[in-house]
Amino acid sequence: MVYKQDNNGTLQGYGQAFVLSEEQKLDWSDMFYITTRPVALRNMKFWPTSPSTFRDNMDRYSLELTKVASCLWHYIATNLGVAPEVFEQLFKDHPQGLRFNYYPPCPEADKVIGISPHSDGSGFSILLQINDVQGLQIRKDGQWIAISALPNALIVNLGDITEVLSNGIYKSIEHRAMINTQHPRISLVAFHCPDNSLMLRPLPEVVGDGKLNYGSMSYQEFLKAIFNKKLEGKSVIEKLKYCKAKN
Ligand SMILES: O=C(O)CCC(=O)C(=O)O
Ligand SMILES: [Fe+2]
Repeated sequence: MVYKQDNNGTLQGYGQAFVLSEEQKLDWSDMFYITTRPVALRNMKFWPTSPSTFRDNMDRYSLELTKVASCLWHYIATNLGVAPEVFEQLFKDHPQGLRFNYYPPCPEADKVIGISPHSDGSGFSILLQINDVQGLQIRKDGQWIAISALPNALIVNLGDITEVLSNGIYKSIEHRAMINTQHPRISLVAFHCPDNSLMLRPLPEVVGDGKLNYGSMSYQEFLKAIFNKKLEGKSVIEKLKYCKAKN
């Protein structure tokens, strides 16, 4: 297949992520992932030329999302009592990846899962449910709650990076996707990520004289920890929680 993933660790192209063994039960979904920003990091080899509108539309969608992201960072910073420039610097150039999820129907939908429970390793993710088929669930107080997407509305899932930077004031949301017995479902998720050089730790401006709730880890190490294991709830960020962290 022309656009299939290379085994070069970038996850771009068609395929499955988080597959670590032959025995592993796979999620009931296909994914297609491209890095969209910074523009210099795009690998056009993975950008389909058919339909002919694809590249242009994704370029425009990606740009519009950065405007939404800027507003959201501004509100989050203000809420945390941090100067917006701090977040602008951490998320400069708006690193962004787009993942298209395709969930085929399954007659035995209760025996499979579309995406295993996880939290996103992003600052936040902006999700568009493309067709009108419900599937996303979030975990709140230990219960799974189905999220119904409003027509044409974007859903924002807070990611692990924001949880750590905010010292736990914001919590990343654990979520999963379920399968429909008859209808396929398609979602498009934009991961808004920090600059690659980030040292992930609670912002001093947020912690002040208070208690530090998370240890520190380079963002690169954090990504390795995520991609070197199966999706499993919030297990990666749990290890960073200060009471369990080694540093
Ligand atoms: O399809 C969905 O609703 C969820 C997708 C998701 O969680 C992801 O791509 O990280
Ligand atoms: Fe997700």
